[in-house]
Amino acid sequence: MTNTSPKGVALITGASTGIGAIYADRLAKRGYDLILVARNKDRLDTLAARLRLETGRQITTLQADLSDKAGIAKVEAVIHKDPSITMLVNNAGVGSVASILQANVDKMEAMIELNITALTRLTYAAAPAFVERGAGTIINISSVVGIAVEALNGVYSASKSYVLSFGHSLQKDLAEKGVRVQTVLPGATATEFWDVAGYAPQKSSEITMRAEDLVDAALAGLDAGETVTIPGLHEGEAWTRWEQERRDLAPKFRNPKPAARYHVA
Ligand SMILES: NC(=O)C1=CN([C@@H]2O[C@H](COP(=O)(O)OP(=O)(O)OC[C@H]3O[C@@H](n4cnc5c(N)ncnc54)[C@H](OP(=O)(O)O)[C@@H]3O)[C@@H](O)[C@H]2O)C=CC1
Ligand SMILES: N[C@@H](C=O)C(=O)O
Repeated sequence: MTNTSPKGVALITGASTGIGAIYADRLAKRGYDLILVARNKDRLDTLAARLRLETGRQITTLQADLSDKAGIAKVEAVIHKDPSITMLVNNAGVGSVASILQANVDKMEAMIELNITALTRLTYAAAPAFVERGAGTIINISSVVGIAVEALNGVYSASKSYVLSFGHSLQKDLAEKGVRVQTVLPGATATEFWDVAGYAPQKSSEITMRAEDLVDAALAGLDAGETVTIPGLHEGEAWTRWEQERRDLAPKFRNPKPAARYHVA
């Protein structure tokens, strides 16, 4: 792909609908060329055609199943080959409302492959070039259930906790090398996510946010330099406090002897 944009290319996974499609719209309007990744080629092509017309940006589509090793490898190869990629949006993900006892373990494994493995491998594919250039942006879509883990399916929530923890770690390893890392924690958002997850009524409940508002807030958070953005959390200082307490706890774990409450001589 030839880069005609000074902003470079943003590669967005899960761009055929929902939050990823809104990222595509907003980033094209911000001047990025795009590579749109998902399984549904017709939807990707329809979105790409509209955005080309509206923004004049270069938009390519890439059909890939990211719950499958071959699909992940296909996207990794594109990232390795294209030095014009300056932003990676790891958005593709699926959820479930089924309890651990109801859920099919093969579906859980596929969810782990998509929500964790694909996100990790694509980050590994993109980071070295970003570091070498001293610039680049990685946006990883987690969820508020990565913290409020008792909600929804346990494997889904844990996969989103992984994304949050991985983001902290990427921040530590990459921020000083010029790479921006943002982890976004949406709450319930009005997308097809809920049809796939098994609870369609959540798309229109009173706590559910529009995908447009979610993405606009997330990008405002990115512009403001936030490393973790939680659009639905009105008391932003509650997050700052909680994060500080987590960091303050870290040195307290370092003891050669078990705590007195365990009565080990
Ligand atoms: N909606 C919500 O309430 C919340 C969503 N999130 C997170 O936001 C992210 C986006 O979800 P959202 O937009 O809501 O959901 P949607 O179901 O609307 O969109 C999911 C996107 O991921 C793609 N996708 C799904 N499976 C695969 C796959 N195996 N390989 C490649 N692409 C895939 C879909 O495209 P296709 O089917 O064409 O492959 C689609 O483009 C997810 O990570 C989700 O966990 C977090 C918190 C709340
Ligand atoms: N974040 C949503 C799902 O991931 C929710 O809050 O239900």
